[in-house]
Amino acid sequence: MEKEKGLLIVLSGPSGVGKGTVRKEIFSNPERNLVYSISATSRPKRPGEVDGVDYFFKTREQFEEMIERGELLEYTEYVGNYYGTPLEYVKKTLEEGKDVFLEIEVEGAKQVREKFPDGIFIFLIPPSLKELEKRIKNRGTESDETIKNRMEVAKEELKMMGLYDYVVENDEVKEACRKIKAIIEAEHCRRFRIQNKLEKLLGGC
Ligand SMILES: Nc1ncnc2c1ncn2[C@@H]1O[C@H](COP(=O)(O)OP(=O)(O)OP(=O)(O)O)[C@@H](O)[C@H]1O
Ligand SMILES: Nc1nc2c(ncn2[C@@H]2O[C@H](COP(=O)(O)O)[C@@H](O)[C@H]2O)c(=O)[nH]1
Repeated sequence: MEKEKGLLIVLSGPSGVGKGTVRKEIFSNPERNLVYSISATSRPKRPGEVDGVDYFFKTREQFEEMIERGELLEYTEYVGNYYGTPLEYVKKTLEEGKDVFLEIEVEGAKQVREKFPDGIFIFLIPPSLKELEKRIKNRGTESDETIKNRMEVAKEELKMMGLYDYVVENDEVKEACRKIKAIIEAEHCRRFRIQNKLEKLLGGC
């Protein structure tokens, strides 16, 4: 019998909602078969960020070469910088039967949906827009100009919520993580049940 492929899990949502925080919390105590796909970006490193851990940091030219060589599963230009998911790692890891976790913005998530319709798409929302702005400001990584731009983009991104399989509110980090882990577990069970039924029906053919 063919080896069962892993699940592709996409966590998306507006800038500052807490995607990175929630993802880091999930990976502080990861499920056995869950791996994080590190993105490539042309944005400058923030203090404390490490190449190959937080992102693969590239120049714009290097990123454009990756695009031309077809090395990205999806990519976008977000508030002046490129961001994208290296394709080979995702393909190889899913083939090995491991679940792959992407933390990306909504345009990229739309592209992934087209290529991996079986993925699990989760949209993280803030308790309110006021709280969202507070979080971006408190993080202290963005200029006032960028915060304004990210908030404008965020309002548009929130309108895409309906395209996702699940919406999770990030009010309290641990609670949001618990819900996301429960979603992954439930999806595994659902797919296992369907696969089992199929094998029972067709297994003897
Ligand atoms: N549930 C929460 N309650 C309060 N603050 C939070 C919560 N989750 C995250 N934060 C804080 O909000 C800020 C933004 O979080 P984070 O960087 O994880 O967001 P993000 O969605 O990954 O942002 P970006 O898309 O810009 O990378 C951080 O300072 C983080 O500590
Ligand atoms: N489409 C993609 N979006 C990505 C990817 N990696 C990260 N992101 C998203 O970009 C914004 C900005 O990130 P920041 O680190 O500069 O704050 C945020 O929404 C990330 O989730 C990717 O590979 N593709």
